[in-house]
Amino acid sequence: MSSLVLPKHRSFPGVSGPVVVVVMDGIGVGKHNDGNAVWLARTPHLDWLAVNAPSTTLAAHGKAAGLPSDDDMGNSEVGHNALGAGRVFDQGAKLVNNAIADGSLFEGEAWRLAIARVKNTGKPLHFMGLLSDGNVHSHIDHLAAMLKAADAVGVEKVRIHALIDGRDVPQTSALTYVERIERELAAINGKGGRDYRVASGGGRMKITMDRYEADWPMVERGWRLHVRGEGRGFPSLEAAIKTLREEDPAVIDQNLPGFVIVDGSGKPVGPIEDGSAVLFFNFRGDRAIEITRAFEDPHFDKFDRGPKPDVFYAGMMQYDGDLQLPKRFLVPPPAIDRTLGEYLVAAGKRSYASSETQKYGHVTYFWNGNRSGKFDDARETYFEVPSDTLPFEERPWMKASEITDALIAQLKSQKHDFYRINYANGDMVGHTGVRDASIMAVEAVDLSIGRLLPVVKALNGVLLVTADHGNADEMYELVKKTGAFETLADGSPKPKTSHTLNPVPFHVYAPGYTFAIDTTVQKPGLANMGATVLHLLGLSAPEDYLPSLIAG
Ligand SMILES: O=C(O)[C@H](O)COP(=O)(O)O
Ligand SMILES: [Mn+2]
Ligand SMILES: [Mn+2]
Repeated sequence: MSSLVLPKHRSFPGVSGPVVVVVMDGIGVGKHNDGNAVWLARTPHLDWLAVNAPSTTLAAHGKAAGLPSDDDMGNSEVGHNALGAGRVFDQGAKLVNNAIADGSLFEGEAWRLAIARVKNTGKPLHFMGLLSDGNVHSHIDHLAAMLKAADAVGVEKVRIHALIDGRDVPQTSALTYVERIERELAAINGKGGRDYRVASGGGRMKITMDRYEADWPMVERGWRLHVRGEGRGFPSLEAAIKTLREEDPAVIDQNLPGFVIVDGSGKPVGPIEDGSAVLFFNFRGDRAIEITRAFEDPHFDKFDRGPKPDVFYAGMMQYDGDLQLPKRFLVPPPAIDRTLGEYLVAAGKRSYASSETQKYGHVTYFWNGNRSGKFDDARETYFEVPSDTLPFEERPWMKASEITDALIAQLKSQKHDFYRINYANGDMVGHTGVRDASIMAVEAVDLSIGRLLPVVKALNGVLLVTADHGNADEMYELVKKTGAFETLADGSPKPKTSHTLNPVPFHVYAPGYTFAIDTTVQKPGLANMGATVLHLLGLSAPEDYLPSLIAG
C-alpha cells in the first residue's frame, strides 16, 4: 500500500486560514428560463462570486461521476464520492450492469445461496427495490435480468415488493414501469409452472427508503406491508396506483401510500415468511441501510418488527463496508480507498463536516467512500443538525441557518484546518417539484453563503463553493428534442422532480490571495476537488488524483 503521508506542495505553502468547502446540494447551472429556480432566485452573494471570484463549472454527471453513460444525471452518492475521493470510480449502476453482462452476479455466492434456499424450502424468492430506470438507487433492467435468471434455474415462486419512484424519473411515470414488469412476469408465468407476482408497494418517500435515520416510521410502514402483508389490499399494482391517484389527483408517485396485493379472498399474496430469500435490488446505500438493518440486526430496536422471519437476505451491494451491511451482497461495491479525509488525518490536519440529517451522511459516509466511521476521532468532528420531517416545500429554508451558525462558531474557534458542509435546500425542495419553494430554497443558501464570506475573510481562509449535481436549475420537464417546457393537460408546465444533467458552479473565494483557475485542466469535474483542497492546504496530491483546479 502506498504511504498516506503526502509531500508538501511543490510551490504553495498552504493558506494561513481554513479551507472551507460548501456543497450546495442540487444547485446546478442551467438554461436561463422560467423553470430555473437557481437563475430566478435573488442570489446577490452567488452573483458576486461569479463575477469577482475565480470561477468555472464542473461536470457532475455521467462518466465524469463514474456512471454508465452521459445520459445519467448525477446524484449525491456519486457526486460526494467524487468530491471526497479525488478520482472517479465506476459506480454501482455500472458495476451491476457489468456483473449482469458477464454473468458474475449469478455466479456469486449470494445469488447461489438465495436460489438454494428457496429451492429447498419451496418458499418464494422476494425482490424488493425501487421500480424505475432512474439509475440512482436501482434500475428496472437489473430486476428484469434477475427474474429471467431465477426462472432459468427453476425458481417457481417470486414476489416483488415495488417501491414507486417519481423522484429520479418523471413525477407520475409509475405505470410505465408497472407495465414493463407485468410484461416480464406474464412472459415467465405464461410458460407454465411459475408463480411470479407483485406482492406490495408504495411511494418511496412514504415507505421503506428512509435515510440517515430521519424517519424510522417510514421503514416500519414498509416492513408491515412487505413482511407482514398488513395494509390496504388491491388486486394488482396497476389497480393500486390508479385507485390511489383517483382518490387524490394531486399525489405524485413518490408520495403514494403503501399497499399490499391480495388474492380473490382478500389474502395478501406475498408476506415474507420463514424459509424465503429476500434480495434488495437497490445498489445505493443511504436509503437501503435502514430496511437492511431491520432484516439483519438481531438487536434491532427502532420499531417492533413482530416475529422476525428467518430469511436469507442480501443486498444488491454492500451498503456500508465498515458495518458490513448487509453481510451478503450480489455485487461488490466500488473499492473507494485513500480518500481526502484519510490523507488529511495522516497529514495531521483537522476536519469538520456538517449538514442536516437529510444530507448528513453525504458529507460523512459518501464523502469518505461509503464508510460510516471516522478515520480518526481526535482529528475529525462531525455535526448533524436534525432535519424537519414535514414536506420541505413548506419550509424551504430547511436548516441552512443552523448549519451556518454551527459552522461559523467552529470557524471562529479555529480548531480545524478543513471544513465541509452541505446545504440540502436546492435538492430536497427541488425534488418536490414546487418551483416557487425552490426559488426560496436557493435564496436561503445564498443568504447563508453571504454570512460565511466575512468570517472566512477575517480568518484569511478560502471558501470553495460548489454543488454535487443539478436539480433546482430545472423545475419543469423539457421536451428532449426542442428544449421547450413539457405541459400538463391544462397547458401549465409539467413540474420536474428529478436531478439534471447540468454542470455545477465552482467559485474560489480567497480574499488576499491571487489564485486563478487552472484552465489547462481537461474536463474539470467534481473529482478534481480532492487535489484542490490538498493544494490549498499546501500538500501535493497523490499521483492518481485528478489535478487541482487552481493554477500554480
Ligand atoms: O434519494 C433521493 O432523494 C434521490 O433519489 C436522489 O437525491 P440525492 O442523490 O440528491 O440524494
Ligand atoms: Mn445531492
Ligand atoms: Mn437529490
